[in-house]
Amino acid sequence: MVKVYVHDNKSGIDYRESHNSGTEFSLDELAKLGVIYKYCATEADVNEIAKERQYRNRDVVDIHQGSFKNEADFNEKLAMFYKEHLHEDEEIRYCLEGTGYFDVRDASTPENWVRCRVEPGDLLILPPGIYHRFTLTSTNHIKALRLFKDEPKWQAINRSTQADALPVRKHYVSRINQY
Ligand SMILES: CSCCC(=O)/C(O)=C/O
Ligand SMILES: [Fe+2]
Repeated sequence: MVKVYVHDNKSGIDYRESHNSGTEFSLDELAKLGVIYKYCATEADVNEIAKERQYRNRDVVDIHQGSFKNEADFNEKLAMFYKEHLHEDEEIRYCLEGTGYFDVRDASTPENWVRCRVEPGDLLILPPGIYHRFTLTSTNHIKALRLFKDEPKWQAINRSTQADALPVRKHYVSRINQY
């Protein structure tokens, strides 16, 4: 079951450590950021969500050091996922094996990250336009299903003033401010 809390914002410690500030964050608060959590005991539950939301495609990513040519490529991939970014599409991820951290920006205290630690059975839906990042935990392994409406693609837009001005970002911010 997912564990959600405010990140301690401490740099200088490996980002795969837990960084738990001790402040919990509820699933209702998470929903106010537009992030939906579901526990799916089986892939049949995931299939239901995919059907409801009209997702026709998926792939599996298995992220651990052995799935890369060398340590440098592994570290480069982790650094890429950990860069604060948004997507123009919704991001749906379902944890099959291992563990990972999805950090999302808290709209009311924008300097804060809300850390979601996922484990097998956890499914997260991140809305388009939310700033977020991803990392492994210190076990260094996750196998996850990624759902796509159409062809599998991963297009991240890193945080910048240009990204702030995108319609998808503005739409997200105005939606969140309505709560
Ligand atoms: C565990 S899925 C890999 C990370 C990813 O797809 C993503 O978009 C992170 O933000
Ligand atoms: Fe992402």
